[in-house]
Amino acid sequence: MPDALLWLSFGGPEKPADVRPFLENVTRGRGVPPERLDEVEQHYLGFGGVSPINALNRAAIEAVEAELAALGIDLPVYFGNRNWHPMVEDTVAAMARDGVTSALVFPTSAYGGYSACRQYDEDILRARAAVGEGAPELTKLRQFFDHPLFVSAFADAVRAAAEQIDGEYRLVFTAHSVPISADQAAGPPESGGHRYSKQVAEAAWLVAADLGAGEYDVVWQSRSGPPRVPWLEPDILDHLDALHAKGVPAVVLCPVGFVSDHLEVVWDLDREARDKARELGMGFARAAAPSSDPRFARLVVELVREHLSDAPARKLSDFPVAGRTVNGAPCAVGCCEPPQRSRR
Ligand SMILES: CC1=C(CCC(=O)O)c2cc3nc(cc4[nH]c(cc5[nH]c(cc1n2)c(C)c5CCC(=O)O)c(CCC(=O)O)c4C)C(CCC(=O)O)=C3C
Ligand SMILES: [Fe+2]
Repeated sequence: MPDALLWLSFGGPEKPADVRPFLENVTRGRGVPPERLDEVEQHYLGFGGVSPINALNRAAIEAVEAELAALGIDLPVYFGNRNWHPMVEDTVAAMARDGVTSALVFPTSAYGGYSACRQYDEDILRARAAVGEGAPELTKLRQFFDHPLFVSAFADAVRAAAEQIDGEYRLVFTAHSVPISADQAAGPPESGGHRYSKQVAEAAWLVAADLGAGEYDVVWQSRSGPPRVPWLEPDILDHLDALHAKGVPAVVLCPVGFVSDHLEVVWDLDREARDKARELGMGFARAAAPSSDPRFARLVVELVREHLSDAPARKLSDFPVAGRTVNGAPCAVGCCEPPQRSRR
């Protein structure tokens, strides 16, 4: 029986002085060129050096705590991040001090793949190693991109955004691009890879089906890394050009690859993509990510209860349940192996 829930997220800066050290934590050893870092630093500084992500996580945690309390489930929720304070190493140390011996982990990413899933296992491994003897058992909850509450929250968010558009529009889903090599390595090796992009396509299909939308696109955003390394394409900005050339009058963007309206969403979509649409004379609206929707707290609690009662997973796709890992071990041998790092 677990005695706590660890909310494990990406982390983000909360003041200007945090920005550079945060970015250095994110990109350590990943071959991201310094020019890209300078550019991204400016995005954060343009928002006063504060990413919305930590506040969004804290608000979502409060909603989950209320939901757990209402159901009489006694499970204190702890918050730890990969890249910024509260750092997961410190949180897991605090859990051990509080006498937690076994906890469930909710990762704030719905998908498989190295960046979206396996890297959270590495965080768990690192945090437990930092605590050493007496570190709690940490069991990660499954991937939830195909959970009915995730899908319906996005569908309703698209409906709300579409109300801002007069007339016709194209529905466009976005997710964080990753190197093609990372997507190839996503999933268990015998599955043929591409688990991340296939799941993104599946989630987009499920949301579009809920909406009854026959036509839509799936594109990528927030590309990083050196230009010579191929990443998933097309990029949302190029895609807006292509849609404009076809005479599409307006777009509704749905950031299906994310759970919250953090800086990658508000910068890359609400700033860059909206500006681009305006330049092209296209209508533009963006659907909210689900973390502030009451369904999100219910989803997290359902995942917890699924685990406690061993109930079957409520899911809308045929992808196997994945991401349930123990103490940072991968889902399967060779699953979502870290990409080869560029040599120095
Ligand atoms: C798949 C994926 C998700 C979704 C899954 C999940 O949510 O976990 C995600 C989320 C996020 N990515 C975020 C921020 C950043 N990602 C970067 C860089 C990278 N992301 C990658 C992938 C992903 N990233 C990759 C392959 C890189 C290249 C370097 C590397 O191999 O790691 C960089 C470095 C600078 C740059 O080059 O952009 C930053 C600042 C934030 C926080 C936003 C905020 O502060 O509000 C969030 C939630
Ligand atoms: Fe990222």
